[in-house]
Amino acid sequence: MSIMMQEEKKRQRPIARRVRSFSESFKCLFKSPHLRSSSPPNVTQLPYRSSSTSPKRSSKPLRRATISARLNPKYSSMQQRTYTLKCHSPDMPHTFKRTESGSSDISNRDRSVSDKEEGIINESRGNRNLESIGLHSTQSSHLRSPSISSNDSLSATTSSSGSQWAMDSLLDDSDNDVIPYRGSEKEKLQSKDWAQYNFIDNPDKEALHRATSYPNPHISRQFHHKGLYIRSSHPDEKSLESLPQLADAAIRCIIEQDGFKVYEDGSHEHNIKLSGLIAKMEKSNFPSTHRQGSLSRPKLGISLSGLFKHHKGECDIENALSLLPTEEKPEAIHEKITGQSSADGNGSSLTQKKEDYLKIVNPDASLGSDELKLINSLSNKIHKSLQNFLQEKNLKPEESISEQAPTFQEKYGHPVGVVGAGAYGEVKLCARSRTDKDSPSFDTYHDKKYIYYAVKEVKPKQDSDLEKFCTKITSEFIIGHSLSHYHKNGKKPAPNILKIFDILEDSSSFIEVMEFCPAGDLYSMLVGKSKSKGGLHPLEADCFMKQLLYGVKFMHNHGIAHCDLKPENILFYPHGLLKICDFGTSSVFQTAWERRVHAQKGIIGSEPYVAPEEFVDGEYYDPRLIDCWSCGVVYITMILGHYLWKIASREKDMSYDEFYKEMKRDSKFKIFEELKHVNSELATNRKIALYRIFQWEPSKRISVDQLLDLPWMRQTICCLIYDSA
Ligand SMILES: Nc1ncnc2c1ncn2[C@@H]1O[C@H](COP(=O)(O)OP(=O)(O)OP(=O)(O)O)[C@@H](O)[C@H]1O
Repeated sequence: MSIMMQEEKKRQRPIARRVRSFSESFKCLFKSPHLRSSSPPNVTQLPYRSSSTSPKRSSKPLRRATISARLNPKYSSMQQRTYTLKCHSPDMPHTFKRTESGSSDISNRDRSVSDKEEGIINESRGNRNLESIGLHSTQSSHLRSPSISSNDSLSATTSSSGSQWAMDSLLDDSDNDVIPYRGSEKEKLQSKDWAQYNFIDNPDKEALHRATSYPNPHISRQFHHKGLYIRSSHPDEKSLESLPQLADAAIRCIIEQDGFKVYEDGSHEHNIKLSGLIAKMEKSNFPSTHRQGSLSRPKLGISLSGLFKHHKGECDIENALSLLPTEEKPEAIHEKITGQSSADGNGSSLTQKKEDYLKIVNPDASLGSDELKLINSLSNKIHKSLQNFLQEKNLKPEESISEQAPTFQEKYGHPVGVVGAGAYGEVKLCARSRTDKDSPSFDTYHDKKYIYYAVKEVKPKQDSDLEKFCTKITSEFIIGHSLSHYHKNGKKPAPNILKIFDILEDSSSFIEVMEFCPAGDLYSMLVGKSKSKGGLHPLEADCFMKQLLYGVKFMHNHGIAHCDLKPENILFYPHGLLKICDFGTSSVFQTAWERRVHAQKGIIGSEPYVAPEEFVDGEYYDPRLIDCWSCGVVYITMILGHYLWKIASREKDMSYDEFYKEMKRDSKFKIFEELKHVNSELATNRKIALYRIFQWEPSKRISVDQLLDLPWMRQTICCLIYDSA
């Protein structure tokens, strides 16, 4: 059957294709400086480098260079729409007329909040958080779905080691009656109970109906005329400043499930558990005489104490130096890239010369001239440092920044804990004291005292291929940085993309500084929910899905496909703001110099989320459509609390095979048919959307753009309002 599928797909895609890696997308960018020619880079005339040279990893996500190919004419050209955030925030203040403690039914929300009250509210909410938050352990990465790439053999990628299916193991361990996969004996017993996962137990059906009917007269009135929310200090929500504040309005809460609340006006509220580390930070009483601009090392207890001792070979974060170039004059940059002085020749202007060798045809692409300069500069420095690391010279990083430049401590503070672990190192939380200069806008999570940053260490291994490692960290940083600092044409960065601030080096590793998301990742959230059976409330999952799709749409509009969308790469703020992270496997399918979208081949991502076309040997596919499939799997995982299948391969997975057969036979899938929602209209619209996503033939699959335009997503009330919504 798979041969038939291959044949069928081959017939549909008669276009000759070629393979191109991320580094190859930018001629000479990743060559050692001495190899770099002085000729102008021309991205369209590159020799292709085989993707098989990508670094191998045993059980961890493998970062993979981008593979692209000639445009397949059936791929539509990208629609360049922009949107800005209008409303809601991670720190959005709400006051609550709470019901008596212990009362399980209805609570009211009073939305009359003045500016003066906002501080008080924030403070009181902080206190409430402190009361309610317990320290939850850091999820170790080995428990998660490892990313895979085309460099792994198919057999290797489809192995299901004990550690690989952590979510299921957790389900098995904690709930004997919850079934990880369809097709097993255990599952047969359970299949009749699928519907229970999303049973909407709401006593006030009429209120629920009113709240979720579309279009909702209440919600439109409040969002657009009265201004539902008061702005907070998160930079993404700046436009909230212009919104009028609400008049007194007591709004009844009609659904409450695990902290998620839906109000009778159709609006909702997420209350995602704050990281235990933040709670500890807030509780600790730090000495007030800590160094200017930095945080005194806190005494946080036994578990974190070892973190502050610097051992030999360990990352010396606080002495790390930024690899980012200081502001250079355009002439100097030009000279660096081209090897020619801008003043030489017949005196033609720099602009003219730039245009000679780089014709920008797609100004919205994330990777353009600025990124090209940055890539050149970074790859030079990383190459040099890597040679030092690998030859164990242990040389101190070159003082590449001016003496006046702030130190790591001044900019990002001190490490206070570990929030996660990646394949090449840990992700740490750094905190520094707030200063007057920081107000009023923040690019990362902050509380009243501190500003927090997530700091990811990336350390080369002894057997690391120098060039591949350089490509990996450069591409991860550049893609993340360009997406999160997309200010070209006066546009705002996307609210759903994690901000990447800086890349630094110390004597043994590279350090990426990111926005910190204090409510952890979706994976941890789902594991928590799984223990108490089932997934998220469908209205909560819908809101997250909408944010996820807008984040992915933003990436696609700027020439990048994520290629590893999974719950581990989706982070949250406590009030439900979603951020997509980890661009290490992202693919550049279109640069600023290209009009065409490049297809790619090979397996990228993490098995349960990988689209079926990726498993077809040698098959080229549109990377945007694999993102769409992954979003669908993420959504179903949010709803069910576990994977739909281990792998979308009929030969390897009974559950997927069953899905395929059911769809062929009945054009229906039992699980999708049985999924419940708060009303039949939403249930039907969602089902239609799911069928459009889960098309194994990519040519029949819906795009992310189209998905956002379906009634399901248009109807979904989201915490954020986008311009194009
Ligand atoms: N900015 C952040 N804020 C909060 N938590 C984070 C942040 N970045 C990462 N984490 C946590 O750390 C975990 C691992 O991070 P990351 O996804 O970057 O590693 P990875 O993908 O396993 O590593 P690699 O990039 O080497 O493949 C995440 O799943 C998340 O729980």
